[in-house]
Amino acid sequence: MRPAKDFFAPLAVGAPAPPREIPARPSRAIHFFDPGNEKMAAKVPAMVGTVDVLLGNLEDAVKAENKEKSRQGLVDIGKATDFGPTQFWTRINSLDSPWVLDDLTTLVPEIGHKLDVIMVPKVQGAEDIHYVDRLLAQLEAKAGLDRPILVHAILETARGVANIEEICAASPRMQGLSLGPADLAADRRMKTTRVGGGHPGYVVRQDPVKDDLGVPQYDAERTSYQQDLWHYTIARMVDACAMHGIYPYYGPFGDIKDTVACEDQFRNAFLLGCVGAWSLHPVQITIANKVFSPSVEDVAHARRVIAAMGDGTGAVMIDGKMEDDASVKQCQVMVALAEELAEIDPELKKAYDAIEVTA
Ligand SMILES: CCC(=O)SCCNC(=O)CCNC(=O)[C@H](O)C(C)(C)COP(=O)(O)OP(=O)(O)OC[C@H]1O[C@@H](n2cnc3c(N)ncnc32)[C@H](O)[C@@H]1OP(=O)(O)O
Ligand SMILES: O=CC(=O)O
Ligand SMILES: [Mg+2]
Repeated sequence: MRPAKDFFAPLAVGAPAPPREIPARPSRAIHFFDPGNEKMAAKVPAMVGTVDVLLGNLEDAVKAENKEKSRQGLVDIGKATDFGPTQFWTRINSLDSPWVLDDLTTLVPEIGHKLDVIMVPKVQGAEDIHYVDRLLAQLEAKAGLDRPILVHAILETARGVANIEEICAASPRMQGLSLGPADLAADRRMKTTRVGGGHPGYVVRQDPVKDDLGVPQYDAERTSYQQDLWHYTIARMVDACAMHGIYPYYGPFGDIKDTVACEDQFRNAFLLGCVGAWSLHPVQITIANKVFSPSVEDVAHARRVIAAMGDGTGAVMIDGKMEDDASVKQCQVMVALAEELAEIDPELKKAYDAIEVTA
């Protein structure tokens, strides 16, 4: 563990200073594309400005024989594209793979000045982040970069979940964490074969009704409620990220056609504190942009509470509900997010600006 006095020191002579704070940049959808897939790659320039993050994926979902093609495709896209307001990320191959060293030693000199964040899969503990941190510093120094590339870890092993705190605290470059439900399910030996989302077998069931004599009727109709398999991990991730001033994300939702359940999963993550989710197909960008933007009703209510609370202390009644110092802070979170998003999304700005704050 580095002592506090060295924590923000560059890890290589000539490397840019690591950030003291991770800026809250909108990242409702992290849109995955395979830079080696011509059809997908061709769509990327037109997606700039329509999605908060474009991520060139080099890891899982890219065939082993295409790894080099995808890496080169990413370099070409990085060089040719003006990303404007859209962030440009990549997911490198896992640290135990034969490809990751070439990923890093190619991408940083070639397009390091364009890359905002490098997503590292299958992170097990602080040692993985320390390795990437030092190597990035050396490569940034060699390439003469003046801005540090941030690091995002995917939480997709049982060990990674157990070490979540030390992963978040491992480097000032840490930007955030994503839940990787597919690899995590495999690593934990969970018995779901789905990529994220719920499972019809994971339910709680209403107690049996009793007859007039108080005997439970086990065979009578009962309601059951499907539960969220990912609640525990997302909640852990949200707490760890909030504690360390970095950002939590829900990961992939593999049932592309089930846009309704995808919206539900994303909304659960939003309500619990996540700032975004992955999009695997263009249709999921629309869902994430909608879900991870506060609704006009929520923003209107939040502004009303803030206005009524004056200096933010004390208690007031609004529509029969008590509001006080704590609930005004919840409202400030909502309004701050709305303001960030309004800066990059003209439609949202129009909708939020049209809100009239009533007493
Ligand atoms: C599970 C753990 C993980 O690691 S998840 C992250 C790794 N997986 C990924 O990155 C998957 C990314 N997505 C994909 O590969 C494709 O979207 C999959 C799911 C295979 C579906 O592709 P496909 O059958 O072509 O869909 P489609 O016919 O509906 O496509 C219509 C047009 O849109 C394109 N498209 C598709 N996906 C993307 C994308 N992610 N980004 C940009 N464009 C995309 C397709 O190429 C197709 O284009 P066209 O209309 O034929 O020109
Ligand atoms: O990489 C993502 C996952 O779910 O695995
Ligand atoms: Mg994975």
